[in-house]
Amino acid sequence: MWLNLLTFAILLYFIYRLLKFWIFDPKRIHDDLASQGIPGQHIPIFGEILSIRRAAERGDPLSHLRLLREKYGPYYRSSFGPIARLSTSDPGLIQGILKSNARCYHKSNLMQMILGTLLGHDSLLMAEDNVHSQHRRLIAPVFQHQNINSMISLMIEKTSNYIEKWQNSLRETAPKDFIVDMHAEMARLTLDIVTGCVFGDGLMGDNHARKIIYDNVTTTLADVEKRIHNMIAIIPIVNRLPLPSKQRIDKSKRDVRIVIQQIIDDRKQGLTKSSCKGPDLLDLILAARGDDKISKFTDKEIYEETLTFIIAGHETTSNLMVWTFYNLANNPDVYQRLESEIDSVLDENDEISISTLSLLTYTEAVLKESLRLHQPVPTLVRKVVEDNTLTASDGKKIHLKKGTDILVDIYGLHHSELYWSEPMKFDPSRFTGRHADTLLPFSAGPRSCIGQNFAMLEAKVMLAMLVKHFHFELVPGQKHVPEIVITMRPKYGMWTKLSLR
Ligand code: HEM
Repeated sequence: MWLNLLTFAILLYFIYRLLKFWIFDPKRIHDDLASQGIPGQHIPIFGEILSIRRAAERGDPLSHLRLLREKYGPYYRSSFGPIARLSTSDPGLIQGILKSNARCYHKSNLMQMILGTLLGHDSLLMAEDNVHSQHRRLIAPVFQHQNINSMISLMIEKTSNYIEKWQNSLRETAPKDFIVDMHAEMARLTLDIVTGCVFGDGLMGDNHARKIIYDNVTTTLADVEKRIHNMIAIIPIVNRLPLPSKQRIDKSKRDVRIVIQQIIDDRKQGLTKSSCKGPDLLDLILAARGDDKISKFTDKEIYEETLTFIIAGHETTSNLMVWTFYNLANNPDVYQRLESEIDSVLDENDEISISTLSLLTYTEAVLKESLRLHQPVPTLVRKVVEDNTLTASDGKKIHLKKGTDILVDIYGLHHSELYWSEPMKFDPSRFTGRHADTLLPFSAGPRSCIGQNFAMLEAKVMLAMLVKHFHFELVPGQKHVPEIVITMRPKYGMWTKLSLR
């Protein structure tokens, strides 16, 4: 009898939790926002998930946000599955969320479920409040200019390896065309660079370890992608079930952990060293000390932070590169101007240094315009953890209650006619002035991308060297469909014909 009562009580509790998650909480949030005159729609249970799916199937995944923005303006309420949220592309609200009131916002539960389980909840990308600021303080010096600049030699070496590989393939296939999927190629090159800059020869000299990290990172990201699409990663209780995809992810995590731990141990014993001119990221993290000059990262934290750099730092930069080649191929005038700048700055020996890179101003504008038009991270998700009031650019005050989810629509901001003339046009010359509040590919405020200087330097080195040696043309007849799984990448790859210059 007591057992039956207990079972009944547990069942009632689960039903209550389910109703709270799917019905009561979303309704409360929508009612609160609607009472402040925020336009929008509330579709109970599934929210806009079906139209999001349809937009993705049509090959235009961001059209869903575009339509809602056209209908309701720069801030509106909507739902992702059962999750009720305020979506905004308004620079005033975005600055409030990311900068002035940043302490009132955490990464959303959805992001914690997707990335937190992969990288650890205390990694720099996922940690909150004091843990985050402590880690950020410890890691920030790692990304100082002098450290990053010492990594140029490795960026050049890895890019040169690719140039040589493509030159050999061109010689072998000549006079036939040499065609590559730039998405796959750039993913490998950026993974090579970031793992080299993080782990040095501890990884670069060990093909077996490299393969374990590369293969597991790639298959895990593919599994995570599937779990978002079929909603497994959205529902907390389902996310924890030991489904085959969860077991695969857990096994990958274990395998990668063993390899990375070995690399860390070897470095601690002085058995391996940096492959850069100066220290690599592992050296710098091992040497990092807190304000008390004593506290340092534990082994678990070192593992989580290094893995975070690899996951956060390779897809993003590779997508920047691949969309840049796409934009160049579709804009021959820009491409020609870029080639002339690179030819005039780089000498025959490709000597690249910080001073040559600083002369590549148009190259930098090309990368910025790519980051505007095809931002690798098109949206950010947050949840309100402390009631606060924000002011939109039109002067409207919005009071946001604890528990409300937020979608920061960077894509909408970057494509708004209010802030950009001819926003759909690829026009690097627009970057003669500053666009501090309306160009946010790396986010802003205390949670902005810590790797942004590294990424821009790496992208500049790769673009300059590759454009100097090859001409790139898109293979005609292919579909270029963006697909969004945290980052935005070309769903069917980017098939590109290479020829020697
Ligand atoms: C074009 C390349 C890149 C883009 C567009 C990009 C974009 C971003 C964005 C938008 C965020 C904020 C995410 C959020 O708030 O939810 C972020 C955070 C972060 N990024 Fe990047 N990123 C790039 C390259 C890199 C690289 C190369 C690294 C490391 C080597 C890196 C490491 C990180 C880390 C650790 C964070 C978390 C920072 C914190 O919360 O304090 N990123 N990135």
